[in-house]
Amino acid sequence: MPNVCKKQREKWRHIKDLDIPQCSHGQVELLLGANVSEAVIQQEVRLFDGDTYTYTYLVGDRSTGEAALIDPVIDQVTRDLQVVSDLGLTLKYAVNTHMHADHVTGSGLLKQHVPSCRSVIAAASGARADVRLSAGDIVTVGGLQLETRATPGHTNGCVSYVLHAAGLVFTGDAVLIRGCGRTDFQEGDSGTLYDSVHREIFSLPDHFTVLPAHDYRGFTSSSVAEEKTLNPRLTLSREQFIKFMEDLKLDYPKYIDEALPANRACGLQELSSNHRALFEKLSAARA
Ligand SMILES: N[C@@H](CCC(=O)N[C@@H](CSS)C(=O)NCC(=O)O)C(=O)O
Repeated sequence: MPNVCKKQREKWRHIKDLDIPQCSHGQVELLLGANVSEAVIQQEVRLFDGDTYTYTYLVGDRSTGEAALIDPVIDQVTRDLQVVSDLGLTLKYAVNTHMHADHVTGSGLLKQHVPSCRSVIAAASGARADVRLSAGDIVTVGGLQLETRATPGHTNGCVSYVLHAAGLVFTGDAVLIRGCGRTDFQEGDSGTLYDSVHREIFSLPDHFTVLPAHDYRGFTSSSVAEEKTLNPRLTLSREQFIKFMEDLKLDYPKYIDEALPANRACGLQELSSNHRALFEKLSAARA
């Protein structure tokens, strides 16, 4: 059963009659639909990988028990599976917003543990996966529907997933809170990023919550209205934005050499010896 703090309960009229215990802070951003649009519970605790500053989101439909993890990280699979199991959910999809360069997707290890789980990524990423999406495709998780929107620019194959029923958009690395994904490798293109974000994300209703794949400064969530008006990069003119991104000069991600080859086979790759050992350990603990 998810926990929701008192302050949240007071804000969310749609959950006022549900019997949900009090919580403190934790590590899971939990999005649970009681049944489709009528009650989606968003909890202000979330899955976070402190090594790569990655947010992973669990989206589940309590009525059917189906769940998806968005942008799972391989080193956090033990934790993620525990949360899924604690909540009585079954993992249907390991969904990726793009071919990450900074960490290995958890899709492969999740599939080892849950053979029916399918890895998902955009076809435009060029990666192999069980499901390769195009813009407009819907990922169905029980009664919940994630609309795929193409938001290229950080990479060619970046997509955002919109959960209209809950007013949520999972932006991957396209929009970060008060920031955006870098555009200096993996087919990055600043003009493309600027255009796709303005077209596909900033056209969403202002109140939609923006849920990015990373945060490096301690931010937890934002809204379309906030990012449209306060994002210091994306509120620049297109020309200023391109110049700003050119001048960023960030270090390369530390795991890029391992991450890119593994993520090119999104969930279908051979596990590295480290991750194979992790699988054996987890399997033994679960036996
Ligand atoms: N230091 C980190 C990598 C940080 C980084 O480059 N993050 C990317 C997203 S992961 S490819 C990014 O787009 N950052 C934008 C920004 O403005 O920071 C590591 O070594 O992994």
